[in-house]
Amino acid sequence: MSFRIQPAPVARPNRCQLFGPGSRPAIFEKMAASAADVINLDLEDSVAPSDKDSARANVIKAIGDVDWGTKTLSVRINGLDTPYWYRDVVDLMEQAPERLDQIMIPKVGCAADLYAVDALVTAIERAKGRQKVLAFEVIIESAAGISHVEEIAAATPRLQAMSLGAADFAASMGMATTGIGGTQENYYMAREGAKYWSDPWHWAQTAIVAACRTHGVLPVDGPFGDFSDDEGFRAQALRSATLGMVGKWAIHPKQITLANEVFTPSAEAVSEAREILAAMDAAKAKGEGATVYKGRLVDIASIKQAEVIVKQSEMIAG
Ligand SMILES: CC(=O)SCCNC(=O)CCNC(=O)[C@H](O)C(C)(C)COP(=O)(O)OP(=O)(O)OC[C@H]1O[C@@H](n2cnc3c(N)ncnc32)[C@H](O)[C@@H]1OP(=O)(O)O
Ligand SMILES: O=CC(=O)O
Ligand SMILES: [Mg+2]
Repeated sequence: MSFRIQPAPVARPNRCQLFGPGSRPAIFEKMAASAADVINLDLEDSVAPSDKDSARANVIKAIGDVDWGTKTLSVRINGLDTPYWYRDVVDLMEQAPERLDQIMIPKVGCAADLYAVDALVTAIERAKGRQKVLAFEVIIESAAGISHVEEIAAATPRLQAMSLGAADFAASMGMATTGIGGTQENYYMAREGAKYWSDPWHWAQTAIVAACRTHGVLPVDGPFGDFSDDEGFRAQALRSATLGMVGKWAIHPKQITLANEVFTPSAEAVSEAREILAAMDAAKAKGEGATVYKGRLVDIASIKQAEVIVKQSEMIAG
C-alpha cells in the first residue's frame, strides 16, 4: 500500500452526459431542460466538415443565451489530428462567456496532447483575464489512448473526467464490429452447445477506472449506440457502475432516465450501506475490527465500500 492518499475526484454529479451536435441548435433548449448532469455540445464527429464553422458559432452563442441551470457545461472540440481544434479552443476561450465549465478533448493518445491544449488554454486565459479555470475531460478511444491511459490521467490538474469511447476505440483496435458499445454477437465462449457472452469492453474500462482512481479523475462510460435497446443500455451501464464508473453518455434523450437510475444509488443500497457502517461502529466500540452483518463478514474495508455508496448518494442529493 502506498503511503500516498488516493486523491478524491471533483465532487459533482456526473451520472449522465447528454450529447447533441453543435450543428443542431434547435435541440439546445431541450438539452438544457433535460435531467442530464452534464451537457456536451459537440463540435467533433456529429458535425460534418462543412458545418464546423457554423457549429462553433452556434455553440458559442448558446453558451451565453441558453439557461443551463446548474449543469456542467462542456464542449467537445475536434481532435488534435484535425485542422479544426486550435480554432475551437481559441474561439471558445476568446468569445464564449465563462459559463463554459469544461472542454472535452477526443482521441487523446498521450500526455503531451493535453500539455499542448493546456498551454494554449492557459495563454488565452491569461491574455483575456478569464477568472474561471477551464476544466478538461478526455475520451480514451484509441490503441494509443488505452496504452498511455495512466500518463493521460496524470497529465494536468485541469482533468476532471475520462470517458471510454467505444466507437472509435473499436475502430482503432481493429475490432470486428460496427456496434457502439454493449454485447457483441461474436464475443462468446461456447460450452456443451450453449453460448456465454462476454464483455469486450471490460479490460479497457478497468484500465480507465484504475488510472482515474489513481489520479482523482471521474471515470465515465461513453456511448451506447442502439437507443432502441433499453435493456442493453441498462446492462452495459450496470456493468460500468459495478466496475467503478460514475456515469454514462446519452446520445438520445431516452437514455437519460436509464443512466440516472443506474448511477444513483438505490434507497435499498444506501440503507444497507448505513447499516454496515452502524454494525462496524458497534464492532469498534467492542474493540473488534470485524463482525457479521446479515450472515456475511464485514470489516474495516467494508466501511470504505459502504462510504462510497453513502457519499455518492449524499453528493447527488446536494
Ligand atoms: C460516437 C459518438 O461520438 S457519440 C457523441 C456524438 N453524437 C451525438 O452527439 C449525437 C446525439 N444525438 C442526436 O444527434 C440525435 O438524438 C439522433 C440523430 C441520434 C436522433 O435524432 P432524432 O431523429 O431527432 O431523434 P427523435 O426523433 O427520436 O427525437 C425525439 C425528440 O428528442 C429530441 N432530441 C433528439 N436528440 C436530442 C438530443 N441529443 N438532446 C436533446 N433532445 C434531443 C428531438 O428534437 C425530438 O424532440 P421533439 O419530440 O420535441 O420533436
Ligand atoms: O466518441 C465516442 C466514441 O465512441 O467514439
Ligand atoms: Mg469518438
